Amino acid sequence: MIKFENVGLRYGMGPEVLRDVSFHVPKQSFQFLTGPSGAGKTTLLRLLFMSLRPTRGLITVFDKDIATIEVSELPLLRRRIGVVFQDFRLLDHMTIYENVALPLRVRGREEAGYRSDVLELLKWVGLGDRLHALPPVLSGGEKQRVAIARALIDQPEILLADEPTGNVDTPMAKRLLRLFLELNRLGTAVVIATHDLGLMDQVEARRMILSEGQLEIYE
Ligand SMILES: Nc1ncnc2c1ncn2[C@@H]1O[C@H](COP(=O)(O)OP(=O)(O)OP(=O)(O)O)[C@@H](O)[C@H]1O
Repeated sequence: MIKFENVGLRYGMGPEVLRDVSFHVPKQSFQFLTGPSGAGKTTLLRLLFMSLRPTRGLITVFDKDIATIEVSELPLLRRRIGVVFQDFRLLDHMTIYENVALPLRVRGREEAGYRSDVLELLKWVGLGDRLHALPPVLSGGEKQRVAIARALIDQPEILLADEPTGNVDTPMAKRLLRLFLELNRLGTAVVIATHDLGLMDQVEARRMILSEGQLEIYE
C-alpha cells in the first residue's frame, strides 16, 4: 500500500534526517516504528501521510508516486489514511462527539447511521460521559483519545499513530492497543510510532527501528 525506495529527507540545508530508507507497508499489516528521540519517527510518519516530500528516493502511496502527484489529489488519498499526530489537531469549537463524527459527516453520511458507532467508540476510549465537552477543557490524555477515536471511526485503509499511548496510563494503553489490533483484524494496516517497550512486547509485530536516520526491520 505504501512503498519507500532509498528515501532521503533533509529539512532545508540541514543534514539528512533520513537516509536510504526502504520498506513496504503491506495491506492489513501491523508494525511498530521505534528508535531514540530525534531519530526521525515523526518525519517518517509525515512522509507516509504525504505532508512532506522526500529530498531523494521514491515513495508510492496507493500506487501513486508522491513526487508527481497533483496537490488537488491529496485530500482524497489522505481520506484513506487515519492519523493521530502528537499535537492531536482537534477542532476547538466542536464537541468531542462532533470531532469524532467529522470524518463521517465530510463523507456525507447521515447522522442516524453513525451516531451509535461514535458513541460506542467514545465509550471504549473512556470518554462516554464527555460527549459535549470542548477540546480546550480536556487533559492531554483525553485529547489523545479523541484524536484516536476520530482516526479510527471510518475504518481507514491505513492508520498512522505517533506515540498514541504517550499520555495515558498503562491500563488505558492496553485498551487502546486492543482497539488498534481489532481495527487491524478488520483490515486496516497499522503503523504505530512508539518508545514504549512494554507496549511493543504485548504484540508479535514487525518492528521498524530508526537509528541515526537509517531503518532496520525485524520481522
Ligand atoms: N521542521 C523541522 N525543521 C528542521 N528540523 C527538523 C524539523 N522537524 C524535525 N527536525 C529534525 O529532524 C530530526 C528528526 O526529528 P523527528 O521529530 O522526526 O524525530 P522523532 O524520532 O519523531 O523524535 P521524538 O521521538 O523525540 O518525537 C531531529 O533532529 C529534528 O530536530
